[in-house]
Amino acid sequence: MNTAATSHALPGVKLLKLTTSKLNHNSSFVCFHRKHQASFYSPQYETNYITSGNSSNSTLNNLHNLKPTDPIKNISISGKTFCSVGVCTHPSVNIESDSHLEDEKVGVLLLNLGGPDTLLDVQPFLYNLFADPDIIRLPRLFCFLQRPLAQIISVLRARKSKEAYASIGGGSPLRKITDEQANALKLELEAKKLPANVYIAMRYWHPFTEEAAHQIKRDEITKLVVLPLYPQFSISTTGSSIRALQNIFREDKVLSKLPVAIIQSWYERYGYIKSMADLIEEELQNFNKPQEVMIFFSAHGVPVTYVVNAGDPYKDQMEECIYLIMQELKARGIENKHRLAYQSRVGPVEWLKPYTDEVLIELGQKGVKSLLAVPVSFVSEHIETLEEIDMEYKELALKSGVENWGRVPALGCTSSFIADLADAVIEALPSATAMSASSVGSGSEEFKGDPIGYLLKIFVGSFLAFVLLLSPRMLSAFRKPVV
Ligand SMILES: C=CC1=C(C)c2cc3[nH]c(cc4nc(cc5[nH]c(cc1n2)c(C)c5CCC(=O)O)C(CCC(=O)O)=C4C)c(C)c3C=C
Ligand SMILES: [Fe+2]
Repeated sequence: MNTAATSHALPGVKLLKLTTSKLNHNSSFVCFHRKHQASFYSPQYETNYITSGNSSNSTLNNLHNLKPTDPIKNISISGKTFCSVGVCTHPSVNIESDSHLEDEKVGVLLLNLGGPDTLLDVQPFLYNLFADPDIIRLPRLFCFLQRPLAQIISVLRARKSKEAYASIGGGSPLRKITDEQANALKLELEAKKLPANVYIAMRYWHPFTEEAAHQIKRDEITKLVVLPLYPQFSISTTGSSIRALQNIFREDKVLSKLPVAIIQSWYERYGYIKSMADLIEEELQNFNKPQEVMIFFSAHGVPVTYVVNAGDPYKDQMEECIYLIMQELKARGIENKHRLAYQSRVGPVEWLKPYTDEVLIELGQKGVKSLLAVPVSFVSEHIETLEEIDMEYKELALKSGVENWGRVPALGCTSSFIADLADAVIEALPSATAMSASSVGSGSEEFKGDPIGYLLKIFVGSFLAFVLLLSPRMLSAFRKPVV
């Protein structure tokens, strides 16, 4: 991480510039505080800042007294807990003393990707995924190709995907695990004196976002906190789900007025970082020589254009997340080497590098004998942990010369993690406001008023897509698993 000292107008507070990434989506500020440290994103300067570690409480109070017109906005400071939500909140929300909340009916909406429940669901699930303009980003002029392309790619990919899902029991475990997380979060919120209904909105399979929205309306929820089950923000995951949600809420008289707080990312919350470090520390003990094990973080990739052209903060957030986990391990005296690589690429375009499969081969050849794989972009077991990492990558690593292989389990319902998610919800609640009516529609909506033109475009699109996909390189890129 690039850490350079900068000066700042606030007396007594030394600010360190952390990154200079340009984040051009709405969630461009983050807050993070631990003991006497605070970090936050300044939308004006498009820069993340962190206070120096020895800031006193009074200097932190100075920070907190900033006016909205001051250059750094939305700072949340607390001497004892971490707070980090995309929609920043005020510190230490005391639920019991907040008399307004007694009249509220609070809902929490968990966003997740969803997965096929059975092998029969695989192709329609893949269709939903590839039909999402946040997954295959076509130029606006070509958005009429989205659905025909999705149809072709989903059919091409279905065979290999089915094999993978068959090898993990015939379907995705995501629904069951997300249900368990929702129940655990509900109990934890109750224990923290915030009774709430917890809903699940999957992006590409049941229960769909529409189903959750319908239920929220039926239950007459009066305040909603939206919590993605992705620690880091990506346009392709949290961004896509929020867009789908906004489209549904905007169309509905009641839901468009419902106060909503959206937590955009939470990768730097201490509760999450600590829970990840706990799992890694525990898993290291299964090796004969724990200190010689390389900690190998494997994150789901995204195409490079997302980061370079569309300003997706995913890569920066991922790197910062790994840095924070390693700092936490260091603080515990664990000084192992580590690497970060990106897995699960699909299609012929360039994805974030380095690629997991290539790094595994390289490490094996360089004589690394012990590896601990850490899935870091997702908090449930799913096809990419159970099949890709546990089967494909393990085999590749062992073939390449690695002798001892281990894998950290996904967080699932780990109690410290669920407790931290509950804190994130409680901290976000006061910032709930009605969802903006800004236009976030996808290309497919453009044809609502003209069914004949739409059908014509589908036909021409299918033809073009078919010709495009006849190229052998395209065909093999979507058919083959990446490794
Ligand atoms: C942070 C997590 C994820 C990112 C970023 C992401 C981007 C992304 N994914 C695809 C293509 C596929 N993803 C698939 C499944 C899948 N992906 C994630 C997570 C992220 N995806 C999850 C949790 C799952 C579901 C797993 C399950 O258990 O069901 C699939 C289907 C599986 C397969 O055939 O490999 C595809 C395809 C793209 C193109 C993309 C970014 C643009
Ligand atoms: Fe994916």
